[in-house]
Amino acid sequence: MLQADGVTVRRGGKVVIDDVSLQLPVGLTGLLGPNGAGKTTLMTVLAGMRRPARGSLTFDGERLSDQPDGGELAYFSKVGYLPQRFRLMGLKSCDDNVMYAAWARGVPKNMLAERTASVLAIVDLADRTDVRARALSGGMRQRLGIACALAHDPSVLLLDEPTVGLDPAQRASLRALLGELAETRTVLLSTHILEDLTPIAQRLVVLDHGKVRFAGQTGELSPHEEGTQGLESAYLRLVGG
Ligand SMILES: Nc1ncnc2c1ncn2[C@@H]1O[C@H](COP(=O)(O)OP(=O)(O)OP(=O)(O)O)[C@@H](O)[C@H]1O
Repeated sequence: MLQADGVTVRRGGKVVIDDVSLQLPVGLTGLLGPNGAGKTTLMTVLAGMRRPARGSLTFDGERLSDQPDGGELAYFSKVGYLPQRFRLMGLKSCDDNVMYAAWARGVPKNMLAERTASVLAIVDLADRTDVRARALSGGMRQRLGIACALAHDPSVLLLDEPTVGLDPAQRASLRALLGELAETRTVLLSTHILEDLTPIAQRLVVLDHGKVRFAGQTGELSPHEEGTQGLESAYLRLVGG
């Protein structure tokens, strides 16, 4: 379980995350909010990459800020983060990209090859190990990005708009993969595409102007209307759309 308590972040002199408290248990949570709501900023805090001005993160009962070094280094071995715009080593193979990501997150040398093979199998790229990253299609590139974020077998996986630019079949296959990954992990998926969430997200967080407007079970947001349309009207009512 990942927990944020009273997290506040300022950017450019402005409060962009305002006293956010959240609990993210194992399972898939969707993160929704209008442009500029603070989703990416919140993700970078949850990824241990940005220290909040106020508030704290607690992972499995341990508060990061209680650790002498701020706790981020130990936490990096538990969290995987795929930013909205991520860079791969285009001239390197899929294998090399994942192996490097695993090494950077502390996987021991003698386990790198095994871990890389198993992660490429999870994202269905086992037959592309020697292909250069720049030769992949958009959907495969997203899957390789997820493989890199998963390389060290993290308990928390944070994905910032991973379905942007994918065709419907690729989005469906990515949804299925994320649903499976969330069976044993905390997965937080930021998206503007509600239909990416309705089939797989057990929980939703709606952020607006840096504040949490809703956090709870998906069905609680639109108890009287089912499916993506019900969710969309409930979401728009909440954020004033
Ligand atoms: N480098 C920066 N300096 C100052 N303010 C910034 C910076 N980057 C983002 N912001 C501001 O922080 C707020 C939150 O931005 P953030 O990118 O986290 O929102 P978001 O919900 O991820 O948006 P989107 O859906 O458009 O990706 C916005 O008001 C934005 O203008």
